[in-house]
Amino acid sequence: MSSSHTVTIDSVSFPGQPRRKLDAAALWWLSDTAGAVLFAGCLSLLLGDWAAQGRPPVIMPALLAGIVLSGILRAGTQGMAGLSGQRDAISTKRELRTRLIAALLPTGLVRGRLAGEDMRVAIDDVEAYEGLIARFNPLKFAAVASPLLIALIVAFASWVCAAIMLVTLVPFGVGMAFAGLAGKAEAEKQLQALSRMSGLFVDRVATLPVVLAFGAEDRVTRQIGEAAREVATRTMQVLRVAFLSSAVLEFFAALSVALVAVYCGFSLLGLLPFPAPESLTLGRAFFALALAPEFYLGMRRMAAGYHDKQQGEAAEASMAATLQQAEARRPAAPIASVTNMSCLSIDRLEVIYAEDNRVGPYSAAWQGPGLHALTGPTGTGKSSLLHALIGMAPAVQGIVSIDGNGVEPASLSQWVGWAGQRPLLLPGTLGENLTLASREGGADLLPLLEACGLASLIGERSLDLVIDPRGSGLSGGERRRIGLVRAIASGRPILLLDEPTADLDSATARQVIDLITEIARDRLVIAATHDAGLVERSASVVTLS
Ligand SMILES: Nc1ncnc2c1ncn2[C@@H]1O[C@H](COP(=O)(O)OP(=O)(O)OP(=O)(O)O)[C@@H](O)[C@H]1O
Repeated sequence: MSSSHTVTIDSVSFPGQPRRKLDAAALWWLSDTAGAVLFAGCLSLLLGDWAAQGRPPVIMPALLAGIVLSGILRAGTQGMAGLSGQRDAISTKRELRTRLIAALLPTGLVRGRLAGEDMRVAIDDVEAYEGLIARFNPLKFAAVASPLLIALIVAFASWVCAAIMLVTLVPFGVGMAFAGLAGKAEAEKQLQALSRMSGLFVDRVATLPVVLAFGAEDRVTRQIGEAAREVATRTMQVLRVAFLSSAVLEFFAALSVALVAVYCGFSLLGLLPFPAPESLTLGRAFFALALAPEFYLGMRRMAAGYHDKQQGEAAEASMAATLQQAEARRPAAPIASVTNMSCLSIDRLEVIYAEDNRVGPYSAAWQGPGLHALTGPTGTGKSSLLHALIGMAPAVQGIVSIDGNGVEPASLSQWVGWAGQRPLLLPGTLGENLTLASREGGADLLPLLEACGLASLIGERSLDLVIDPRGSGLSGGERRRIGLVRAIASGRPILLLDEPTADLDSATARQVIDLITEIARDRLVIAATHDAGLVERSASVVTLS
C-alpha cells in the first residue's frame, strides 16, 4: 500500500479557464472599435465633403456631434471593459483561494513544504493571476477580432490600405511569438526566485529566536540578500523581454500607419510609381488613415498587459503544481468506525523521507484495550512510525490494518488521539487548546490536569490561563502534559503518545504513567518511550532496532 496517488496536471482546472471564452469584458473591448469607426467616418465625411465642395457640409453639426459621441462611447466602453474584467477577476480569485486553502491546509505537514511557500501561493500567486483574468484575456480576444474587423471596414474605403495593414501582421506575429516564448520562460524563473525568497524570509522570521541565539544573523541576512538579488536579476530579465516585445510591436504599428499614409498621399497626388490599383478620394483616404492606428491598438493594449499574461501563466503553473501536490496527499476518507477493542497492526511498514532515507520496514500488532510500549534506541524510527499511523509521514509503504482490514493510515486520524513530542499550541486559553479535539466541554478536564500534576500551573486562572502559540511561559514538560491531556480529552479509542514522560521528574512521570495506565483500561494506547517505568506497565513491548 502506498499513501501517494497520481494526479495529472490536467485534472487541475482553474475558474478562469477556458481563457478563450467570450466574456463581457472582451465584448466591451471589441465594441470600442465601433467608437473608432464612428470617429473615422464622421471625420472623413466632414473633411472629404468640405474639400470637395469648398465649404463646410450642411450636416457639419451632426458630424461634429458624431465625433463627440464617439469619444463618449469609447470612454464608456473602455470603462465598462475594465469594470467587467475586474469583477471576473475578483470572483476567480475568491474561488481559487478557497480551493487552495482547502487543499493546502490539511496537507502542509505531510508535503514538507515551507509554510512561507504555501502562503505565497495562496496570496501572491492568486494576486498575480488577477491581471490575466481582468485585463489580458479580454484584451486578447479584442486584439485578434478588432484588427480583422477594422481591415474589413477599411477595405470598403480602400482595399489596398486594408491589404497593407494585414501584410504587416505577418512579420509582427512571428516577432511576438518569439518574444512570448522567451517571456514565459523568464516569468517562470522570476516566480520561482520570488517563491524561494518569500519562503526563506517567512521561515527565518518564524525561527528568529533560534537565529539570534546562535548568532546566525549575518548568515541569514546573507541568504536572504542572495535570494533578493536573484529576484532582482530575474525581474530585469522579464523586463528586458517585455521591452523587446513592445519594441517589435511599436515598430510594426508605426510601419503600418506610415505605409498607409505614404500610399494614400502618393495616390491622391498621382505620384504612385505603379498604375493606381483603385481610385481614392480624400474622404476615403482619410477614413483609412484615421483607422490605421486603430488596427494595431488592440494589440498594443494587449502588449501593455503582456506582463500580466506572463505573471498570470507562471502563477497558474505554480498553483497547478501546488494543487496537484496537495491533491496527491489529500487525506484519505475516514474509515467508518474503530472500536476500543480494535486490533491495530502494521505489516512491513516503511516511512520514506527520501529514497536513501527510509525508516523500517517494521511489523507489529497491538490489541486494544491496553497499553503497549514502542521502544528502541534513538533514531530507530519510533516517532516516524507513529507519524505514519496518523498520516503525517511524507510517504508510507506497507500495510496498516484495523481488525485485519487494510486501511489508509490517514483514514485513521479521526479515531486517534495524538500527543507528539512538541504539541502544537494555538493562541488562546488553556481550555481552548485542550478542547481542540474533544466533543465535550472543559468540565472534565480539571481532574485530568490534576492527575498529570498540572494543578499548580493552572492555579486560580484555571482553564482561562492564556497561552501563546510558542507556549512561552510553559516548560517542556508542561507543554507535553497539555498535549497528553488534549489527546485523552479527545475521547478517541486509539491514543498514540510520543515519549509522554520525557522532560518530567520521576514523581511527575509516575503520576503520568498511572494516568496512562488508567486510560488504557478501555482504550488502545501505544506509547513510544525510553521510560522503563512505562515499559514495565505495558501489556506488550515492540522494540525497534
Ligand atoms: N522529517 C524528517 N525528514 C527526514 N528524515 C527524518 C525526518 N524525521 C525523522 N527522520 C529520520 O528518521 C529516523 C528516525 O527518526 P525518529 O524521530 O522517528 O526516531 P525515534 O526513534 O523517534 O528517535 P528518538 O528516540 O530520538 O525520538 C532518523 O534517522 C531521522 O533522521
